[in-house]
Amino acid sequence: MKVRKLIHSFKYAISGIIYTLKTQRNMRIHCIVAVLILIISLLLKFNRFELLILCFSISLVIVTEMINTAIEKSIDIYTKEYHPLAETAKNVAAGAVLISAINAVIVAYLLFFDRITQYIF
Ligand SMILES: Nc1ncnc2c1ncn2[C@@H]1O[C@H](COP(=O)(O)OP(=O)(O)OP(=O)(O)O)[C@@H](O)[C@H]1O
Repeated sequence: MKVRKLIHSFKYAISGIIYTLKTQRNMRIHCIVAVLILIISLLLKFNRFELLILCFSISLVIVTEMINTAIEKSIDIYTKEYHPLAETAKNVAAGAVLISAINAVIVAYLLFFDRITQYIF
């Protein structure tokens, strides 16, 4: 019985991921970029620590995007009309995605810049 409940929870979680992928263009962009970055990092033979930081940064972007989507949907249930608190909540959630994306760009710069310049020059 507990196993069945666990499987159901897992199914709901997967359907949340699929929903976000289907409906959110930014989520698709994050995932495509994440896959490309991971392939490149494997080709460049990143060490475990570098891969760890990369995985964490990628997860942070995807997780904040999903929480942003959940917040947007929750607010949309409550009101489709303009409401200053709805605006604030959505803007704050979008701000969280922006911060995680800036973090990912900084991490990518720090991890890739030296290696890429080594290959070019
Ligand atoms: N009910 C509302 N009241 C006030 N401002 C809102 C409301 N809904 C959205 N906004 C404003 O519009 C911005 C975009 O909201 P929206 O829900 O369209 O997000 P989105 O990121 O464009 O959505 P999606 O990712 O689904 O395309 C919000 O950040 C907020 O500033």
